[in-house]
Amino acid sequence: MSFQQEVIRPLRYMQPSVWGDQFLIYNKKAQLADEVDRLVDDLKEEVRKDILAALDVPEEHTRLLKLIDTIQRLGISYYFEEDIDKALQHVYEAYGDDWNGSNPSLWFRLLRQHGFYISCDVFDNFKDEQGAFKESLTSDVEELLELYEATHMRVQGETVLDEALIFTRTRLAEIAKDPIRSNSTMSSHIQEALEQPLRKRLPRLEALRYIHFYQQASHNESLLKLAKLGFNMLQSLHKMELSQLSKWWKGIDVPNNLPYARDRLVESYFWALGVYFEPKYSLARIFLTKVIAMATVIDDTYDAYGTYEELEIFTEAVMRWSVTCLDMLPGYMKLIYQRLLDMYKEMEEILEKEGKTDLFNCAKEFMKTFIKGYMMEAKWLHEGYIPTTEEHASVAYVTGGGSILITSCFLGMADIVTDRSIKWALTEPPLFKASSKIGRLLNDIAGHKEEQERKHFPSSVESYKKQYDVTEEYAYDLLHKQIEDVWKDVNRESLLCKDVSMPILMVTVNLIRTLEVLYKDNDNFTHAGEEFISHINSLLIHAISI
Ligand SMILES: CC(C)=CCC/C(C)=C/CC/C(C)=C/COP(=O)(O)OP(=O)(O)O
Repeated sequence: MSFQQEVIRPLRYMQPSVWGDQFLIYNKKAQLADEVDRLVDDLKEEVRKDILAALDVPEEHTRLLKLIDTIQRLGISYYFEEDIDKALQHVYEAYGDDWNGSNPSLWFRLLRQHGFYISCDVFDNFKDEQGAFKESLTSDVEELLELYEATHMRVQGETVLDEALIFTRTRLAEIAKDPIRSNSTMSSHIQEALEQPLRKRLPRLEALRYIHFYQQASHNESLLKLAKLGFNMLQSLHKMELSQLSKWWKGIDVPNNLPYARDRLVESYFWALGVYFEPKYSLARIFLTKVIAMATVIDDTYDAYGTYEELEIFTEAVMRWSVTCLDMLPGYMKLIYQRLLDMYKEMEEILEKEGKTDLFNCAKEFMKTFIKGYMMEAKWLHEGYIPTTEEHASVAYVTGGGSILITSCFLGMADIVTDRSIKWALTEPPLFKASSKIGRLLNDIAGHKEEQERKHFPSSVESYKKQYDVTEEYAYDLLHKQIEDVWKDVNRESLLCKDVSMPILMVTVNLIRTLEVLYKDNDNFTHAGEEFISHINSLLIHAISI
């Protein structure tokens, strides 16, 4: 008598994509394109002349820094990369640590953002004889805000900046509530800064926000026009990429073929767009989106559908990475495995032509390690084993995804990724670990409640609560404090690491910023919240009115 045992799966209801098929078709509007290109070129020239003219006049250097900051915040620094590099190099060489212009907080932030490890001693001048921050600093709200933003470039041990953060945060919160000291535009500007400092904001979202703010303040008309035109031109490119990706994704048809899994292509594209939005990274965005969308399906296979035995087989097949393994897999896994192999094959062919097989192999190996991490989580869950916080971290920081994500970011970046950068990536440097840790902690804090409702590998919150016998609230505070500390390490690494260029370091910083946005208040990747939906609407649906 044949007897078939019923398979029990850890099923969960998965919300469908909130975006439907709306990004599938995109028809670029061809009219007026040449005229706009010409206008943009003229405006660029005008701004470039302004940067270069200010360079040779020391009295103009504070204004030059303000101009560079405005260009960056308006999201158009990619038009002036060389000019900005040249200008900041010039400022660094001319002043070293001894800036004598006004607005030292802006000078400090801009130079550190660009990798110049200047001293924070300048902020000692902000204190009185008793060692407290001078109350007179609060009389200029913009300078106080600048000081607040500067503190987020601090590294471990810079106590003056830790103190400055506490001081500015308190005083700014008071000012934002006081209608005599800040009008409604300034008040919301302050509140937004307090919610998310510039260091943690995504450049493309900051551009949208700042264009609006800048328009209401005294502004340079050419710069504003360039920012708006530039934003819309790039948005068309992004829509085209998302349309191409939607066609690829439709071929997998997650809702019908893998209904247990998250159908999150648009969210995955947002993730890639957060890492790099510039035109030259089009291919990189496409590769990265595919890796994230597929990794999500795989995550759900391990967390929410596969039986332990099936997962063992899938893990074995991934380690062997060969189409011959298809036969050993159950039906639904065949689709995932085949698509995973196809996707990597396609990337491999492109990278082979670029002479970057080492980079491809490195990214593939990190994908294998990532999946091995999922299997380890499944094993401990299956065996009912409760890992210590150290054991937990050893696996959870692998599935936190820093290494797989950062190396996947590099895949489509062509010559920006040099042989030296590949060697650097192979060492799994501190920045990889930092982003894994932030990813894991933010994800666990955001998803803790939901994951507790089903059988799931314990979150970092759970692990801390058990090991140290602390309340949930205490564990949250502790983990947030750890995230702040990792940010300091990220700042330090981006200043000290000279093995790779600034664009490569910025990939990591932007990746962590994206995590800060995706997991702000909630798991927006899985359940898009109101604010997140509005980000997608303004980044990928509505153009800015000129
Ligand atoms: C955790 C993290 C930021 C991962 C980075 C690596 C990466 C891009 C994975 C893609 C899939 C994804 C969003 C997993 C998080 O799932 P989940 O929210 O169910 O978390 P889990 O890892 O606890 O299952």
